Amino acid sequence: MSDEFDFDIGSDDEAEMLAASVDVANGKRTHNNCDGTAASSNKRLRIENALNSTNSPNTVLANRVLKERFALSGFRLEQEAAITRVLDGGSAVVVFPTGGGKSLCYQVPAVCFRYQDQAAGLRVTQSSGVTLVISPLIALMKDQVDALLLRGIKAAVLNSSVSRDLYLATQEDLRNGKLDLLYCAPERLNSEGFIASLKDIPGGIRMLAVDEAHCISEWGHSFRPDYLKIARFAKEANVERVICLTATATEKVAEDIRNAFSIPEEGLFRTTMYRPNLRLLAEANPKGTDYKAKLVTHLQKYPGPTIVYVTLQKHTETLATDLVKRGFPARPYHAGMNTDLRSRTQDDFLDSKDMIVVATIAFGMGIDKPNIRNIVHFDIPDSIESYSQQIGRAGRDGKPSVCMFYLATKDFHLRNIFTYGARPSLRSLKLLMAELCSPAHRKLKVGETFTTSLYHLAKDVDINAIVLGIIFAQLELHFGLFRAAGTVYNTYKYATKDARHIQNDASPASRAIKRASVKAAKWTHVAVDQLSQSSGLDRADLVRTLNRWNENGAIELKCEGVQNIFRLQRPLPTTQKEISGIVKELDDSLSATEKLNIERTKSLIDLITAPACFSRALAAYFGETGSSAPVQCGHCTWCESHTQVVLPNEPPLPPDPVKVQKVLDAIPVRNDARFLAKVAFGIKSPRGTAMKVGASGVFESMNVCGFGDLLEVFGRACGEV
Ligand SMILES: Nc1ncnc2c1ncn2[C@@H]1O[C@H](COP(=O)(O)OP(=O)(O)OP(=O)(O)O)[C@@H](O)[C@H]1O
Repeated sequence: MSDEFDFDIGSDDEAEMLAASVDVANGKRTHNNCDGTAASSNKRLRIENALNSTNSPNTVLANRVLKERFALSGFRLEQEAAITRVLDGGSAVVVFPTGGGKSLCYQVPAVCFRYQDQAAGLRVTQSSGVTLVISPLIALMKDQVDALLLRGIKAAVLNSSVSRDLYLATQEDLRNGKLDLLYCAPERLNSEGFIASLKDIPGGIRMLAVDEAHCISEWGHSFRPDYLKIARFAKEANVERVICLTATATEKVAEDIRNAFSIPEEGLFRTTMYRPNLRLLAEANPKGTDYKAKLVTHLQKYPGPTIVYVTLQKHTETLATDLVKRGFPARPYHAGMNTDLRSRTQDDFLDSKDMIVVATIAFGMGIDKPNIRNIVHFDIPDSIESYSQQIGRAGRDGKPSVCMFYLATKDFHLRNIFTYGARPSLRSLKLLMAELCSPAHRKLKVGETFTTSLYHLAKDVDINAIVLGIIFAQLELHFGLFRAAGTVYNTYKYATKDARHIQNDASPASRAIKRASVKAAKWTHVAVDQLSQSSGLDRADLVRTLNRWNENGAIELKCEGVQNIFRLQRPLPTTQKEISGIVKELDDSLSATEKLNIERTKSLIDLITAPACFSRALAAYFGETGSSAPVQCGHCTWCESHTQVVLPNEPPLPPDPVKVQKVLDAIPVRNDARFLAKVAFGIKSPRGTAMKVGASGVFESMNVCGFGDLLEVFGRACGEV
């Protein structure tokens, strides 16, 4: 088995590389692909490059830091090349599979900068700057910071879960140039205060590391608009270099990442996605199949730590209960469970040799368990990227592992519900623009701010909160209307711990707070915005006073009712024509996203049902068509049986006029066909919740129909078509 393909076995230290290169030069085949073909010329080139780069002082430094600070004996092939590039001052994109060792690619340079500066004698002590790591995974950031601190590397995290004391201590460390790495979530770049605090770091931002960098691309499967703002931030903050990391990037996505940060092609470091120890299986489940019986047989045949992926949170619970009844040590996991239970489940799984976790996609990110033997897709994942990320969690120890994919038409249908459900109706977009361009907002001058609660706005205009975030980012980045400036809390409440301290504070802000405080059972409430208006005192003064009491231990402070602040970048549109133009552009782009997402799931089905090796098709999807890609893996369903898996042909039924009429009788809405179609199809929305459509008896009554057909019949009823 080739060590190039098995990213979890052994690190390619100098001696190993030397031996390999000698064998290559002698024409010996030391590293074979699974189909027996010789090591590629690409690989030889990389080995030569790696050998050349071992001479560079930055490579030597990186290896020293790896050994002395991380206690590891050597880099895996592309790690060293990527690290050397960033230490030489270049930017890089790193595409390694899950568990491939991406974190070291920014952690090692972050530690090296100080040594580089000492050797060059160019910077004074404590002015080596910081490596800023942007990651969307809050839990993971904390784990990484804890691990770095254990190694004596100065790292910290700034996110919403950090206590005020820790926040202040971190800010102080930053100002004093004591931190090597600072982790934060992308949303933090929306805070003007945070960005201002980065300006005070002695030595500036030496490197910006962007984890899960595929989120930057609209072609990626999990586009996050806040990621687009990272590139703007990198320019504005003059970061010295950027390293973007991801486990899943097609060629197009990698190109988007490179373009966003102006990284040349030679800055791309990619290792193969192919995992020869994974046996990729798929089976169709036509209507009437006893799914659970099939799963039980499969789990009996392939024991060991297992993740069973399902789409709906409620199914994690029901399926886990069923499996327990049949004697399996199964547990559910989803984002709706409380944090303690989730951590316990994850910890138990990490220690277990036989546990089965029935989970939604919430499970798995950052789980570094080497011996996961099975991944089962009980429902259909949303894209090839998600599928490949999830199967990538199996067999990190290099031992044979099985990935089973059950294919059922009804799951395909269920998957599409999420896509259709995310797209807002035209009515919602119009409501949103009317709200944003209200007379009060239109009075604002460029540079002034307005405040809104995105949480409440999502409900008022009937748009899913995530999609509303995407729309706001578009209004900011594409239309240039405003810029996110931060968040404030509307309601503060405190529990008194030292009444004398508060009594002795005679400042005007303190007196005003005491006058306006409303005491309930445990908490005393202060409506800061109202108090600022009625007293004429600066809001910031009031908040500062509360924070000071909190820091001095006089109170325990809690903040609620988060409001988002936006700073106007240009006058808001005033004419109906301008507003309609924006609504149309937004609708067009949301429609294109909807189409893309439907196609994404379809591409996965096409891959699994094609007469071709699954592993080869996966590699090709991620742009690996060269000699490093597998020809035939020899152990996927296609290679083993040469029989195509077929998605059962169970087409949607046409809308039944009697049921259509029942929906119209129960729901008096005639201004939004998309809303009626969502009710009939069984898609929840804020408007539906407010109208209690769940209790109407017609919710989900037409879930066997095509969503497009429903849009058409309800469009006619609403006079939209
Ligand atoms: N050169 C190396 N030698 C030995 N172990 C390594 C090396 N590089 C990384 N590792 C180990 O491999 C494991 C996975 O690394 P890491 O978490 O950085 O992967 P990743 O690519 O970020 O994965 P994910 O996509 O799951 O976040 C870690 O336990 C890490 O310590």
